[in-house]
Amino acid sequence: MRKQVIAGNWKMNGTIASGSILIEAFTSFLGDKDLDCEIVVCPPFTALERAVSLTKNTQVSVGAQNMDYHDAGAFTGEVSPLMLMEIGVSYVIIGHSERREYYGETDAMVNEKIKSAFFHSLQPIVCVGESLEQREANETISFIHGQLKRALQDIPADQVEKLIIAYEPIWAIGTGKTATADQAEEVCKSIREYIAELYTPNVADLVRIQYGGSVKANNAREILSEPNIDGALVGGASLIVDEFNEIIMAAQDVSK
Ligand SMILES: O=C[C@H](O)COP(=O)(O)O
Repeated sequence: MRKQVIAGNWKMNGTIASGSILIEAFTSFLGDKDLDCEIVVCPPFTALERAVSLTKNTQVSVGAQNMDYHDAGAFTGEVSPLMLMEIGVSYVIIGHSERREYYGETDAMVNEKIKSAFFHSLQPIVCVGESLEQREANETISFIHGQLKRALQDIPADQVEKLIIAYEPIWAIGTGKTATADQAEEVCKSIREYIAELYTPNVADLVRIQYGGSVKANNAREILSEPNIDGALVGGASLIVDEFNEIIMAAQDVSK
């Protein structure tokens, strides 16, 4: 059975001090509960090192929101996988729609970043998702399959089976408009079927697919109960202790 993974993407929010308070609240809520799901927090770069130290010996792991794919060099403003490894980061979000929209990240760059993440033993969370125009033009599935095909080029099956793919419809991010559980399941199922086509049914069965886009405490359980949804990439609600705790408990309940 695939393990649910709940990741909180804090985006460009908070300070080291406010982030520390959040992490202390999550970790003390989780205490020594015997969790069947994975929990990841993805603070801004400046708070990563503190997050790693605060989550040591807890059930929470730390992820970065982005990285460059080079190890080092003249890439002003970028952070390399080696730098993330050095401070104990273990996950990295790749190809978030905000990176694609505001910073021109392409599927080719996403592909390089996935390769680099695996090379450095970072767990990639790869985001895909359609715009409202694409949904309205009935292009959702073909667009997402195209994103995946280009992102996974030359990536071997033994890596793809370890991937976490986050399906995030752009129209549902930060808008309060959530895809219905049926809409989210339809796309996540089609992603799994497409992975089976590109690789094998066994690889498709292992890959974990999250839904992201206005996931909250009050809709998490329904979304996470869908058979092809293995977790959530949570933005706004991951900054609110009670909301994030409830989403974690929803994942825990559906894992039983
Ligand atoms: O990475 C997280 C997603 O962009 C979802 O953000 P949201 O939960 O604020 O809609």
